[in-house]
Amino acid sequence: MHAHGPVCVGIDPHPGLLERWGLDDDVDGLRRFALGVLEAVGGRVAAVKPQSAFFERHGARGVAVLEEVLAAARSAGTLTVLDVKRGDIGSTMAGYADAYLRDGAPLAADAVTLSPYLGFESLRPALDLARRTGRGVFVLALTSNPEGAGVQHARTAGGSVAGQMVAGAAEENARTLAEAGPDGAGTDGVAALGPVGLVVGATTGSAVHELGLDLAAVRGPLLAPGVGAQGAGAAELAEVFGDARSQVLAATSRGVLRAGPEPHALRDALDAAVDAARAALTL
Ligand SMILES: O=C(O)c1cc(=O)[nH]c(=O)n1[C@@H]1O[C@H](COP(=O)(O)O)[C@@H](O)[C@H]1O
Repeated sequence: MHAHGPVCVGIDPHPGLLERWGLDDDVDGLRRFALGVLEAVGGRVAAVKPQSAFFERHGARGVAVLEEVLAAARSAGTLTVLDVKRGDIGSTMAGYADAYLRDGAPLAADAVTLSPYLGFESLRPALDLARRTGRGVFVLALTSNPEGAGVQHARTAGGSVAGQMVAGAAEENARTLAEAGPDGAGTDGVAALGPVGLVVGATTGSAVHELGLDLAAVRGPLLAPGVGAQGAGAAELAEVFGDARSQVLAATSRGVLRAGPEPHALRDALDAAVDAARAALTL
């Protein structure tokens, strides 16, 4: 984020985007699209976020393309956030953790998205394995879709549901950063962030404020989808994140991908997204 700007480019090979790029909606089209995005932005973006759904819909060969994309990003030196939104009981969660967060796993990524609605603590196997292998997770807290509020704003005896995710992530990161000691303090004036990030949509308006969430206290990265195609821009990012703005990684998929397939056009769209995010997120 410090080196390349606070933007993550989603690799979401929607059928409509494949068509727009002049590609067929098949495994070959999927591969050319996903590797084309990487060729254009690899090495010059904070992270890419392949959306697993659009690979899985092509079956086993689509998942093989996802493996190839993750390996290509690694070769380009670009971090990957694999968007799989997994969540299950602990013993099954251990299987998901092994699939995405173990060194040498075919689908290993630098981070994954997790769904905490079986309880934050059900994510334990993924939290622990990510910490051991130097990887990260992004736990859904306030999602960008309008339906999310019905669950995430709900109040319980322990505070709002979103608030429980904020508290869980803050506790995990405090422990990890304390264990890291002075090495975990950060360098070059950039504060270190722990391995547990949260997903907080850029479209969530005043919810962070209304629910009394202290996002800065999380001391982890905040993935902010909703920028571009879902309508959020610089003003929304600034409103939602307030004093936690330096932790934000703004995520955009269609907003950049629609500019393709020419690599220079994708890069121009990325540069514009980075300029807007930097302006909105600089404290
Ligand atoms: O975890 C995510 O990335 C995510 C969380 C969320 O709250 N909202 C959200 O849109 N996303 C993902 O971010 C991407 C958004 O794509 P665009 O709307 O095209 O920028 C999709 O892959 C979504 O699945």
